[in-house]
Amino acid sequence: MSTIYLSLGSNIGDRRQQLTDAVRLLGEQAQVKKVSSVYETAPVGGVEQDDFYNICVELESEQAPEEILAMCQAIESQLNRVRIVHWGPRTIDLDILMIDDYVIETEDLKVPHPYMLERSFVLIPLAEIAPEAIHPKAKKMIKELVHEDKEVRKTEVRL
Ligand SMILES: Nc1ncnc2c1ncn2[C@@H]1O[C@H](COP(=O)(O)OP(=O)(O)OP(=O)(O)O)[C@@H](O)[C@H]1O
Ligand SMILES: Nc1nc2c(c(=O)[nH]1)N=C(CO)CN2
Repeated sequence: MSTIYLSLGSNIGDRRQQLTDAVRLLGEQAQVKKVSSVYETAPVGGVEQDDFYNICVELESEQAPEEILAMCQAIESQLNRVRIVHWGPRTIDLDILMIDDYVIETEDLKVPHPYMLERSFVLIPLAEIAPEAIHPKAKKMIKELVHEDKEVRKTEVRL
């Protein structure tokens, strides 16, 4: 059984409903152990687009890493994600942040997620649900990065 951390984001359509649907679909294939608060976040990556809703989720699953990726991509397809431009707007995005303390570097899958330590829209929700889960090497970096960030605003939205 592995412990998996995901970052989910949505900035097209009914952002709350799409995150709700994604968490429900995850629960049909894995054990959803924790879900962070919903954060409204300014887009990063240089593409002009609407603010996101972001959450982080903790799962437990027997699935292999490749199967977890396939599960995430299937949920994106089910929720009608279309890729128009890299780092552009999306109905839903599921990124794998960590799977236990695995380090995976393949064409299709990089874990820990290569940008997770640069993204406060990831770190702040992740620190909410799993401060102790941060990869040992990153713990010090997290302390420096996780700060009150006006670009990441906690909401009262309930999924
Ligand atoms: N940890 C990971 N989680 C999800 N996808 C990954 C991961 N590592 C590599 N990938 C690959 O990234 C490809 C592109 O994913 P996607 O278009 O969702 O990127 P993005 O989420 O928009 O950008 P970013 O990966 O920078 O967050 C996927 O087809 C997948 O094979
Ligand atoms: N605020 C925010 N910005 C982003 C996000 C995201 O989820 N939230 N996802 C991206 C590509 O994965 C690029 N930029």
